[in-house]
Amino acid sequence: MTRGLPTPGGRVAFAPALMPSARPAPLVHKFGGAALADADAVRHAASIVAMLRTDDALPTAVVVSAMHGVTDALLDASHRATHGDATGARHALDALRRRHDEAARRVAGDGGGDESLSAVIDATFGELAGLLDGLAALGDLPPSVADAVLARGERLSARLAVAALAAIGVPAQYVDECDVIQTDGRPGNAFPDLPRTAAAARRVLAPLLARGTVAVIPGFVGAVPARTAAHAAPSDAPRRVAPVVTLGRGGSDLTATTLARVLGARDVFLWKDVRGLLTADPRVVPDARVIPALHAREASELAYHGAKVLHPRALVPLLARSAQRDAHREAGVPAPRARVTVRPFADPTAPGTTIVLAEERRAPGATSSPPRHPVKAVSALGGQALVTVRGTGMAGVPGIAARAFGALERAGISVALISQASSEQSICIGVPQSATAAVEPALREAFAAEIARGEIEGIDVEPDVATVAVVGSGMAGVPGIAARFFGALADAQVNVVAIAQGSSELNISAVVAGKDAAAAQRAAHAAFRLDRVGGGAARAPQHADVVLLGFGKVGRELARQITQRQSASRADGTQSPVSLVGVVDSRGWVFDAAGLAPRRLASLSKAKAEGRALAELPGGAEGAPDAALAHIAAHALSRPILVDVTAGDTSALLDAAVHHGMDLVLANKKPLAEGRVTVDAATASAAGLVATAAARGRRVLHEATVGAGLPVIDTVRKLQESGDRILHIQGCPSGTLGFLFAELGRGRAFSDALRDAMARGYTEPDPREDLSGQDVARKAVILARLVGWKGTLDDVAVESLVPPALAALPLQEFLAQLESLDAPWAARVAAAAARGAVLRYRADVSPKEARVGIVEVDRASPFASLSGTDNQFVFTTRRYKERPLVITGPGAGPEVTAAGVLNDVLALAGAR
Ligand SMILES: NC(=O)C1=CN([C@@H]2O[C@H](COP(=O)(O)OP(=O)(O)OC[C@H]3O[C@@H](n4cnc5c(N)ncnc54)[C@H](O)[C@@H]3O)[C@@H](O)[C@H]2O)C=CC1
Ligand SMILES: N[C@@H](CC=O)C(=O)O
Repeated sequence: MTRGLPTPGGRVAFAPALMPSARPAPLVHKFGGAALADADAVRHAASIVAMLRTDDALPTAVVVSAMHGVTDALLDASHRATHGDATGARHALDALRRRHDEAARRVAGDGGGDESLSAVIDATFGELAGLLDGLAALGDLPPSVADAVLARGERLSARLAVAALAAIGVPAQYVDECDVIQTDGRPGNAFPDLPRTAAAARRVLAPLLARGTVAVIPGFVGAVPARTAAHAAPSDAPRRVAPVVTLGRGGSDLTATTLARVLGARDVFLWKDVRGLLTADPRVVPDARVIPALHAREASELAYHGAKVLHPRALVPLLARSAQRDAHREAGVPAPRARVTVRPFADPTAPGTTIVLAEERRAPGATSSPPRHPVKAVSALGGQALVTVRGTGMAGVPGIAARAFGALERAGISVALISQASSEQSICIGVPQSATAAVEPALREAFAAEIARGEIEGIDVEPDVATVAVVGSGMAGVPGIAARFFGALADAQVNVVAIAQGSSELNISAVVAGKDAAAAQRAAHAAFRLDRVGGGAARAPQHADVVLLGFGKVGRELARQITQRQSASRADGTQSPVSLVGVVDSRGWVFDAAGLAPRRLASLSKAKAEGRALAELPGGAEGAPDAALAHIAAHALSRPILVDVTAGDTSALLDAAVHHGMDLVLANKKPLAEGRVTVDAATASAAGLVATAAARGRRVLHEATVGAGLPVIDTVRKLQESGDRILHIQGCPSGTLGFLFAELGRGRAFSDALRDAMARGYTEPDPREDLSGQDVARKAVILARLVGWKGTLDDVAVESLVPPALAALPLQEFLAQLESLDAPWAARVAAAAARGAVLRYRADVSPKEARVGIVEVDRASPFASLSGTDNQFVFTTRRYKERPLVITGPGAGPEVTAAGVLNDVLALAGAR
């Protein structure tokens, strides 16, 4: 039902477009889920609509997806209900409800809550609860019911968009998608019926747009034709199943292009979390560039080949062939004339990618020079299996291929690629990896007779392959493209398992092992010089977006220093190279893609220092750090950097961050010194994380892990880059132990000195990490590996200051017993003093060894003069042999540590 829409009394003169000719042609905007991640994003979307409406006269329709993650969450809740997990389903619905309530509260802005919006949310979640109860009773999830559940996600976000537009004074009205988008009724994968949709749009949308109201329509969903509606839901399906169908995942693009077609729109803007269609997946190919313009056939090809930016069928309504065009014209569907632009939601003024709909016409016989970029993009479809039906008895037998595909169709398996040698002795078929178990029995059954007669010798399934494709309409008729592609793969040592090329010469596909897919994409991208697409200008945007994993002492100090750096830039009139967009603790996160404002950060820091969790604070979301990362990564961030200022083994999170395309900066030593040992013992753990990142074109910097803000790792690198060889590093790398021994030397009690070190933020969260020598051992491992040592943390002999009886106590109990250590340590310090020495905790590393422990050093030694948290590192190298190179300075405490981290962040922001 369209609520509050007047029914037009008569027919409006729409031909050829649906809008009266005196008015400008409409605009259609489509906002995807990632662009509607939270209330801030919805408000941003509304501001884009307002900005491009330019004046109140420009008719505008807005199509929205469900908020990010909502479709998956609804699907998950449905599966839970179906499988009898009523509690899980209810929790999932409750979480969604809270998310929508919170968004509704915030999009309404200063005007406070919107009662009608709350009522809609109430009613929707009531309907959803009813649908899930029905599913629980049914124990099955019919596609038509799944569609009815999923439709609610888009409807809710459309309501939010209407509220956000209203809040900034743009007249907007919700339009139920079923009142406009008429479909062929296929559950889960319906396609719009253009003539019927055009008629509905004339009736419902045109009057609304004509009077300057923005129509907001849920995407992805459409109405079931009346004749099928009666059969849409099984008779025993839950009551209240509305006869709706979905257009396939990502189908909101298709809703937008359909509306553009039937409204005779001038422009369709598809607002995405990427900067446009790119020459490759930037998470795999860091040099990927925005393609300024490409033809619709190329864009569709890319969509089919795994570039998930565009729905594969999104351009079909705008590419109607001439026969269809005539039929549509008769049915009152205007000829396609819209321009489709994929634009970055985060940067609405950026041009994005224009998809050209007009056919390229080459004059017959024209001998134009080959295009500059015959290949425009490289794409990869992973998670595939390659099935080969082979046999000498297949040659010349008609119908073999038809039967193979028929068998796959009956088994519901979609075919991604086909390749057959002209000898007809084998057919290779690419299918989704998930279909591997079903595909072989299906084919064996279909060819049982041929197999029995020996005409078909085998059906082989090769799992874990990927199809890597080069795409470009300029390849047609240009010799040497295939040679370049396959030459590049050979140079990159990538084996090609199968090849396919359509006669349109729009793409060449190579099937490669899944593990080789990234190398293959990078090689092809380089071979076709795709980094030059769009003029090849460096794509580096103005700044890097920083996310803090951990918001403890160092994290909060870093936030303060970043804010300070931003004010310095403002004062200079320059743009800050970094913004802090998110902070994450172990229970939740606070995120704003536009950057967390200094005031907000200050109040988050204060509350966090008082012991409150981020999830409890305004704008905070609850969830584990991996959920936080996934949420944050779904936004269009600029050169994102994840800073690990936790003190745990975060290896899995860092891996995920690298996969999300983030660079890393670490103050946390554990993932470097421990995290990878089991994964990559042969090459040593530090190499594991850095190498994983490097394989994806990402960088890892970790200066603060040794010496906090001191340039220790930087010095190692500079010495090595200039051709020097480090023979030995001897150092006191613990601020805590340096402070402790210096204070003990002055006669202070052990317990008192340690409590002071904790209060000043020198120690690890549990000071026994320092006292046990483990923290120094980690630093030794990190340093030693940089100079070529191949060992692991277990190979480092460590001397502990903690008696075994206190080592396993809970922290508070250990702290309560600190005084018991005063007398033994006073005695040990006095004994050393009697020998003219002082105690220090020292690390010795070289390419051959790493050891750490307590030493007595002569009062005259430079190590003896260290005070406070001073660290000292003495480098003996081939060049600095007689007089070693020495670095000394404070090596612990939030301020110097955060400064070391900030330097790394700035280096990444400027150097990528
Ligand atoms: N304090 C110092 O002088 C220096 C510290 N570091 C390193 O910096 C790191 C942070 O130290 P502090 O800030 O002093 O510790 P802290 O204990 O004050 O802060 C760590 C924060 O990380 C959070 N956290 C823990 N696991 C998490 C996870 N998986 N995801 C998200 N958040 C998580 C904790 O809730 C806590 O808020 C440590 O790894 C430490 O070794 C390095 C050099 C010097
Ligand atoms: N706890 C550490 C902090 C720096 O890594 C130290 O005391 O050195």
